[in-house]
Amino acid sequence: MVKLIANNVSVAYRQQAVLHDVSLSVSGGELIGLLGPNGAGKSTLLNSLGGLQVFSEGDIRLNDQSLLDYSPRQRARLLSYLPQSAQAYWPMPVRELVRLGRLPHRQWRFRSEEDHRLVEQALHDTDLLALAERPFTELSGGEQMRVMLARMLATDAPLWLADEPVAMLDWFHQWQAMSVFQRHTWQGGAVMVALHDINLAAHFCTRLVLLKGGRVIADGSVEQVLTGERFADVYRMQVSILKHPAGLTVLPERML
Ligand SMILES: Nc1ncnc2c1ncn2[C@@H]1O[C@H](COP(=O)(O)OP(=O)(O)OP(=O)(O)O)[C@@H](O)[C@H]1O
Repeated sequence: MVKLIANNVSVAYRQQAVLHDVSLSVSGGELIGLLGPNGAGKSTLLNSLGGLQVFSEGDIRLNDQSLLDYSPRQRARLLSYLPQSAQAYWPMPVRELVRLGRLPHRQWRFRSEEDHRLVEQALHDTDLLALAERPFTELSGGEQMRVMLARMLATDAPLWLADEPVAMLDWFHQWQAMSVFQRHTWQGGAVMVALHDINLAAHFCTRLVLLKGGRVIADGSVEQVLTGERFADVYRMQVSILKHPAGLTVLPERML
């Protein structure tokens, strides 16, 4: 099973530290919600775990090998990263764009049965089959986000890192995306997803990591991480936490 381990990772932009000593692991079977207010360091952490961010200190290991020792193609077969506000500027048909997710696996220009199956599955899982021939540039913002998500799903990499992939999606498509992540983890994959929707995270995630000011201040189960004190401290919000058989729901009450 896939395993990513970050040990004491620190990142600075122009000598300004934005991630401090972050240590965490992501293992097959886990759907991890990465939470924290604007500027907490979620994108910086996901960029680092995805191998796209130079870190000043620390070490990240993917399946027991330093992330820095992988070639981009080898890494892309194990780890797929969906950045925040991923974009494309070409009027390429949706299906063609989703096919780009298969590039790390392609031998020359040959397209296998497996490539075809995974692209169609990704289009199905993001509700895009009816839009598959449309030019990407003519889609709405949420539809474009689903195409980017589908491209990530088509990679079939065991580890998915996604930065606010549902921020622009309607309720149905948010649930659909989270359900696909959940299914991936049930099949042995691992997902780490940055989210601002706390209740979506509480409903679907098996574990939450909460960042504040570039530090991990909580890492554990939904019940362990989502407490009234933490909301007051991290989000400056007074909340009520309703526990019920399906888990818990957080109701915002007032700003502090
Ligand atoms: N290229 C950059 N140069 C300088 N500072 C940066 C750069 N990118 C991000 N930062 C700073 O690093 C900190 C963490 O940013 P990051 O984008 O990781 O936060 P985030 O938790 O993803 O926020 P959001 O919820 O708004 O997406 C912020 O203070 C931000 O201003």
